[in-house]
Amino acid sequence: MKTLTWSELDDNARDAALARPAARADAALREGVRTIIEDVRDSGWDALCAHAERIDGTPPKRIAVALAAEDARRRLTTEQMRAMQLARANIARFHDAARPADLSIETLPGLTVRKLWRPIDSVGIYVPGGTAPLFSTLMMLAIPAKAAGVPNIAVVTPPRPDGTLDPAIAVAAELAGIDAIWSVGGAQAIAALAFGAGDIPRCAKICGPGNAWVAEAKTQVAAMAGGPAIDLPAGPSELMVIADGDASPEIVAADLLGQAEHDASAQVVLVTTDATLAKRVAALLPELAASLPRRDIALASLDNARIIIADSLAIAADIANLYAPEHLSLAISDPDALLPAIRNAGAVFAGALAAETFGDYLAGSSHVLPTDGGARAWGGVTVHTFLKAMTVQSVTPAALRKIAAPAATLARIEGLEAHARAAEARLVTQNAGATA
Ligand SMILES: NC(=O)c1ccc[n+]([C@@H]2O[C@H](COP(=O)([O-])OP(=O)(O)OC[C@H]3O[C@@H](n4cnc5c(N)ncnc54)[C@H](O)[C@@H]3O)[C@@H](O)[C@H]2O)c1
Ligand SMILES: N[C@H](CO)Cc1c[nH]c[nH+]1
Ligand SMILES: [Zn+2]
Repeated sequence: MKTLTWSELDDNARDAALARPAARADAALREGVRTIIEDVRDSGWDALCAHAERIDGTPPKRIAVALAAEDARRRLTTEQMRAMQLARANIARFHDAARPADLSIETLPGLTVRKLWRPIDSVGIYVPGGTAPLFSTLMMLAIPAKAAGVPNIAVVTPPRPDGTLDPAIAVAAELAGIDAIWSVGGAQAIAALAFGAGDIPRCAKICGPGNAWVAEAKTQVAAMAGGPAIDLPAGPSELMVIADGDASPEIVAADLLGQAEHDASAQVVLVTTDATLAKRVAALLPELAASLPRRDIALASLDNARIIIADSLAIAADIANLYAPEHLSLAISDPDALLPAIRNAGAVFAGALAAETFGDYLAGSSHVLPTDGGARAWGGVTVHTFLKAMTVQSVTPAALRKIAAPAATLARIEGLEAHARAAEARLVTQNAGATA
């Protein structure tokens, strides 16, 4: 793990300090994903089964949630069930409240423009499950999709070796109102949702995070002719912590390891104004990682980690805006004072008590967030992700008399005579009606 002093770095060294792990954009991975997608697009179910068996050892299967959840509920403890219900309630509360209202205004008397929100007809949801069954991600996507009123939701997740559904995923699906789940993962699952394969329906939009294979597949299908929309670039997890001298090194290290344990390609970065804290966290990270069940993943991810010493919190905020992390923790004594300077981050955790883990599971906002610098232009998943705005105009005769001539003038400036005549034709009809 590198410790760097920001003021000593030139521009190239700063770019290198904030670079994402190279493995995420590997050329062989891109080519492998392209082959899978083209095969599934061109040959459908047979190609899907071939790739699923080659990569994950089993063909896709449709699993009915009601049946799986009945058995799964018996496998979960009361405490586990209660925690999942609390998460469901908080996520639903946040997304129900975030549903946007329709808008109707008169831009001129009698010229009414409305903005009406409509759910997307069909959405594919990817639930990661390669190294851990992320039932929480199912909740973070299906609950806002339901809040938006999406009528057709297809859920995919990687298969388990025995062909059953992970109990927590089954219960999360039931709590979120999902009927069925396809056990298929990786780029092949994204291709199936993008173009349809067998009974897996083609979806207008694909949402959800995943490893580099999944993230790359979403980018590729979205760029293809006839391909779906996607939510956002949501690849391997990232956390930047900005810490001052008051921060607890143990808590900072714990938060960093929380994201490092997701994936060898995950990236965690500490930016601190305190060189002593930097040293302490650098020593703690490998020490605390050693006792984790997923230590191999966490230690591999720590190879991508950085500790950056900044001269001030204002400079730390500039570094965060340059990096645009998926998650940004403000482990500082006055987080609200720094918040106005933060422009680029998927989700911010303000103050020592606001654990990133709370956001992952039960604070209420979705944990599906932009990675790889996507936070410069994207926010995380919200109810808006599953809605689109449709505008409607209506015009009274009085408004028509005010706008037809200027509209025709504007059309003629662009040399579009047919547009001009379409505006004026209404005046003629209206005048004829008035004199008849
Ligand atoms: N950004 C976010 O909002 C967010 C949220 C949750 C999780 N995540 C990330 O999701 C990821 C989950 O990763 P995961 O691996 O556990 O599950 P995953 O479901 O994303 O990926 C597993 C699938 O990848 C495919 N795959 C793996 N290696 C392959 C290879 N060599 N060739 C072809 N296909 C291959 C397989 O089909 C496998 O089923 C992590 O990186 C985690 O950090 C991100
Ligand atoms: N931190 C992940 C997003 O990067 C989400 C997650 C799911 N489970 C635990 N964490
Ligand atoms: Zn997490």
